Amino acid sequence: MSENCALRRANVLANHILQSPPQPWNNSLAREACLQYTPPEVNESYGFQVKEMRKLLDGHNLEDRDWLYGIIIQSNLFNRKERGGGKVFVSPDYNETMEQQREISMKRIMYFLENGVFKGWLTETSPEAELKKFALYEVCGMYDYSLSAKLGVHFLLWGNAIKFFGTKRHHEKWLKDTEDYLVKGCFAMTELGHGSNVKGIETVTSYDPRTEEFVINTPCESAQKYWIGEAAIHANHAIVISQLEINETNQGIHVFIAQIRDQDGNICPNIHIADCGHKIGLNGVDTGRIWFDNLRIPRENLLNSVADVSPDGEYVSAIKNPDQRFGAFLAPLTSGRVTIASCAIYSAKVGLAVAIRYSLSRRAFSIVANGPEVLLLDYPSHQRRLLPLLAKTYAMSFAANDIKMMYVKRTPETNKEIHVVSMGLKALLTWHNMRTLQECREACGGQGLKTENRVGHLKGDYDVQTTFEGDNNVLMQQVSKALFAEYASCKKRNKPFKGLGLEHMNSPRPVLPTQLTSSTLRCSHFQSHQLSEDLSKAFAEKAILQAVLDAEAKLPAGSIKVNKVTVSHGQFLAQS
Ligand SMILES: Cc1cc2nc3c(=O)[nH]c(=O)nc-3n(C[C@H](O)[C@H](O)[C@H](O)COP(=O)(O)OP(=O)(O)OC[C@H]3O[C@@H](n4cnc5c(N)ncnc54)[C@H](O)[C@@H]3O)c2cc1C
Repeated sequence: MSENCALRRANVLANHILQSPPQPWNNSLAREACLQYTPPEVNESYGFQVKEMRKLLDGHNLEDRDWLYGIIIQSNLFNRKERGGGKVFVSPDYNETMEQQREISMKRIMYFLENGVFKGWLTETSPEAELKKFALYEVCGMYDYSLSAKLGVHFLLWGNAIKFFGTKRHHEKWLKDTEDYLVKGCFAMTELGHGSNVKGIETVTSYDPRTEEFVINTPCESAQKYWIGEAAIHANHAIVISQLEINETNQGIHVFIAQIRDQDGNICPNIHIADCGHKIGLNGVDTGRIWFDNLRIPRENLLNSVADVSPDGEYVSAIKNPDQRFGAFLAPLTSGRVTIASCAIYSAKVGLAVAIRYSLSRRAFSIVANGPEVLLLDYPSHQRRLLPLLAKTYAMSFAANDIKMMYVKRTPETNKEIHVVSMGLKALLTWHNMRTLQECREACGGQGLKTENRVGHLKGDYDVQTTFEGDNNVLMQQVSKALFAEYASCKKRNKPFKGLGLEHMNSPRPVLPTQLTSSTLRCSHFQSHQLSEDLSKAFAEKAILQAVLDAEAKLPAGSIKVNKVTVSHGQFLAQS
């Protein structure tokens, strides 16, 4: 009996070693046909100018994007894999625990620091420097959104708060050290009891003129700072948004710097920190909760570009209206929203590249018995599921580039428009990304469930974009409010509409033709009037429409017909 058993095992092993071919079930499943398949990334070539297409879609800083990608693929920290043809691919290791993801994200940031990636991110303010920063965030976000979000907390929230709310003394003390990661910052605004309603936060800061210090307190459980990126482990300093009470008068929310950990990473006295725990995505970011118990900070730690407190405790502010002061305090969120919107579109591009590529290699069902099976993308239903999303992603990609340009060229006169456009686009582009990823996941069938195909993980990681830095529904209400206010103001003064994308409403609405032909639908005049049906939607979509028209004008004559889409060097490419 045992001899038989040993013989059987030996036969099985011998078969493995000799790789005896499986017996085909029938002719249509011949072994050769299977082995003919080569993954497209191994031998792909493009029948169009890749660089021109990238110039159009990425819009700016192509060399800088390639430079960062080159840095990424040189390091094992990015889980590099070599495939046939000498090509190197990178993607996060999706089997890591939350603790491992947090640590590897920080290590990747330190590796970037060694390679000079963050040079000038806070200390250079030219439009070129800001555009380069946007481009590098986008590359990081395509690799792993935790990496991009972690950098966003440190540079866009902590760093920009100091830059925009602080004055010379703060800039000199903190900006270079932040760029060099000698301080690691977080941004503590949200509380357990108040998220969207920032005005309602309950953390209270008072002033003690005897010691010239501010004293920060968490007066109740709902006032604990919650969802604070980097607070659970890595941050040693925090921007604390708090009510300021001077002589028992509440002066509204103000912005302070507090040290929360010492140089060895120990939590400072009078502070309690807890972990928010495992999330549905973005687990490379250590999100935490903070309580303050009579924490004393120097008077100089009030970021005082908008308001100040004198050594003897007198409150002074050039902005008398508390509502306007509140608006000024939320200014740094604008660059974060622009970055979120543009990263969302890169995520949609990755999802679509995966799903469309799959639909160009996967076959399902034959039309005639024993005939070849049909490619998924040859099914009209599959085309209708993916191609409108692809077209919309192109349009939104141009819109994201437009808002970046508006932001880097900002002036005091354009600030209001940028604020409103960035809120609208942040909401539209992040919603679009989530919708696109879900369709892409389903379009890949079972393969869409595999983490190595990325789409499912992108859904988990990017979902939070619809909530943080302004919940999308709340943002769209604010966009509508701004548009209605502008509308009412122009009507009251009997002036034509100017700005905020409302100019098209100065001419009469066209009469809808009974027959809507494709040329009518494509006419930009018709489109811009139709869009006024929904004021808030109209505004954001008009920005997109204009961006598409601008982009089309840059193209050579003839229309684009997309027939192949792929990702190369971390970039999204479409063959036209
Ligand atoms: C992973 C993650 C990281 C974060 N990082 C940070 C950080 O680093 N620093 C920081 O300060 N915060 C951070 N946040 C907090 C984030 O900014 C808030 O979650 C966000 O502002 C929404 O607040 P909320 O969660 O309290 O939702 P709520 O304000 O309670 O909203 C819940 C729902 O109610 C709806 N709603 C709210 N008000 C209205 C209204 N007036 N009318 C109609 N509907 C309404 C909203 O649309 C939403 O759907 C983070 C959050 C997450 C999840």
